[in-house]
Amino acid sequence: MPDPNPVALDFLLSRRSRPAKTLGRPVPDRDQLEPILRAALRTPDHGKLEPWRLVVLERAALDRLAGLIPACGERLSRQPEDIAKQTAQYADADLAVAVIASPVESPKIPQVEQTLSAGAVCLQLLNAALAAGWGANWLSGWASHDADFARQGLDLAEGEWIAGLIHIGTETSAPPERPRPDLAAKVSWLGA
Ligand SMILES: Cc1cc2nc3c(=O)[nH]c(=O)nc-3n(C[C@H](O)[C@H](O)[C@H](O)COP(=O)(O)O)c2cc1C
Repeated sequence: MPDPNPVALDFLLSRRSRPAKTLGRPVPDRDQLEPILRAALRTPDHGKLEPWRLVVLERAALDRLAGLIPACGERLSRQPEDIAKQTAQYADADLAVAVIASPVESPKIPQVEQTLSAGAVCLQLLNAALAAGWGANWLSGWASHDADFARQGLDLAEGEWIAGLIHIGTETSAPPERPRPDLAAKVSWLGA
């Protein structure tokens, strides 16, 4: 017999992100963040390789990263308004957790499965933060995909990359719900 958890199911059926630019203070302190981080790491991981890790970005670190964006943007020939927008993602944030994909050499587990597991950590972290009552948003941005920015800013090792930045804080205004996928259009049933 199934053993339902209607509260958890209802959460999953109604969960939604809160745009990072609407998040403010307070942000979770270390004690409040710990169960959220613990939940994030409790993620499916084929082969128990743990091909990911988390870096908590506090205010001063976010400022330091914001300071790296202009040079990164110029190197990548980004437009000034694009650079300003990307800088603000870091400069205006109070707390974000970087999910770092740390691929492991494995004869058995393909890299794509390790990548999927890193994405699962991002969603688990996002959902845990939302379930704990915080506003949260999964962001990337062009800087996060730049290997030099990631190495310089977060001291990533060779082969590591930023899978996502989960911004966490207090919701200051409720965003409108966005349209959700049509079940009938997205699901097919194979009976045989
Ligand atoms: C891998 C990934 C990267 C994303 N990066 C950005 C981003 O850089 N900027 C942005 O506005 N939204 C970005 N989004 C979308 C936001 O997370 C968006 O708020 C989210 O899709 C809303 O979904 P939800 O309400 O179901 O949580 C990204 C989503 C994913 C999955």
